[in-house]
Amino acid sequence: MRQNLRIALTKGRLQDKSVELFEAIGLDCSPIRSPGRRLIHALPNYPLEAVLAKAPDVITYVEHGVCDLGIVGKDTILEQGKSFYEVLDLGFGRCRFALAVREGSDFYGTYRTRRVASKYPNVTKQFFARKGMDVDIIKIEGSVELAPILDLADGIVDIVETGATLRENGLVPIEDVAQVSARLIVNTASMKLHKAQIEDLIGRCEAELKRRREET
Ligand SMILES: Nc1ncnc2c1ncn2[C@@H]1O[C@H](COP(=O)(O)OP(=O)(O)OP(=O)(O)O)[C@@H](O)[C@H]1O
Ligand SMILES: O=P(O)(O)OC[C@H]1O[C@H](OP(=O)(O)OP(=O)(O)O)[C@H](O)[C@@H]1O
Repeated sequence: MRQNLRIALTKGRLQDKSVELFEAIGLDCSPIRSPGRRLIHALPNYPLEAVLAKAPDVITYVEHGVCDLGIVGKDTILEQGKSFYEVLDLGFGRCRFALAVREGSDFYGTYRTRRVASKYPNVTKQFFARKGMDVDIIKIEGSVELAPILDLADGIVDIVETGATLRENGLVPIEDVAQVSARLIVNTASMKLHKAQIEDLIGRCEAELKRRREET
């Protein structure tokens, strides 16, 4: 059995905020901060190994138990489903899923089956299923805003943070789909096997999040 806990961190937008949180709770993250291509780092002052992975893979590693914990966006959790514990809303990486259309277009004003493009087909499917509405979903890998501009789709379901990408591409959000922020997730078996260690980490994070809430 592994002695050290292992956590999968989402590379990219969530990485710096995750490291800031860990530093705030007293973990030395200098190995993660040092430039280089290493994907796995042991922390010098806490029994934790950090693995840097793409968001959907964070969930895969935690579900398979090769990582005990993970930090991943709620967007990825909603898309992939979950068979792990979601223990904390970490309060950063805040954005939302929205349905957006070309400015001036009337998404709901037609009886024809609408086409919706998204990098998140399951989130999109569930959103329209809740409305009892049948839509054709087209999976797009990125720059989803292109789909309505190119007339491939009537609308998109995508992440909106500042709204700049929608605005600069002549699109408008017409409905919120779900709120998104980074979450701490835990493998179900690890939670039992490494209860004390995991509770220590969660407790430290909770205290820091409380401190941040009180500060604002
Ligand atoms: N403006 C935003 N756009 C996309 N994701 C955001 C945004 N703000 C916060 N996030 C969060 O950051 C996570 C990681 O996003 P990031 O763009 O770094 O990786 P990605 O979506 O896998 O993109 P890429 O494939 O370009 O690496 C998302 O899953 C989401 O939870
Ligand atoms: O509301 P905003 O602040 O403009 O942010 C939202 C944009 O950021 C994300 O794209 P990303 O940069 O991850 O590129 P991608 O479209 O290739 O996924 C998201 O898919 C939107 O396009």
